[in-house]
Amino acid sequence: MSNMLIQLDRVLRLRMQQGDADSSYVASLHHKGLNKILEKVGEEATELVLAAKDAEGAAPDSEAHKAMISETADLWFHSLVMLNHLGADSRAVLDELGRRFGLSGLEEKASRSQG
Ligand SMILES: N=c1c2ncn([C@@H]3O[C@H](COP(=O)(O)OP(=O)(O)OP(=O)(O)O)[C@@H](O)[C@H]3O)c2ncn1[C@@H]1O[C@H](COP(=O)(O)O)[C@@H](O)[C@H]1O
Repeated sequence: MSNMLIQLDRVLRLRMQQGDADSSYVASLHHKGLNKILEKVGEEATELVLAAKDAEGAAPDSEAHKAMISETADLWFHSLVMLNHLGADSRAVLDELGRRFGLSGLEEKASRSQG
């Protein structure tokens, strides 16, 4: 999975640096600026919450599950665009998840409040 995210992130950074806002959706978001990008992140997060609620109790191969997966992809994608726009290295998110891997969520939370 992370390989796909890394490949996608490479394309997204290229679009940010060299993309044409008339032919690239990613370049058009950067061109419109941070507020537009944050609006999309917020919109996609809300759409995901609604889709997840609809998917409650539905079968894994149901339309409701497909919609939830699609909304999750939209949110991940727009989050990567946001990180790029702010000059953050998206791969650091994978590193951060790697750092947490194997730690219980409660231990991880305790390590944050100590650090
Ligand atoms: N993964 C994605 C991806 N996921 C979603 N989207 C776009 O995100 C938008 C989602 O917004 P909405 O569903 O809200 O649709 P909308 O109402 O048209 O959006 P707005 O008018 O509100 O902006 C749609 O235009 C989708 O096509 C994506 N656009 C691009 N990518 C990837 O980014 C790469 C570069 O894309 P371009 O910059 O367009 O070349 C592509 O090759 C893909 O790999």
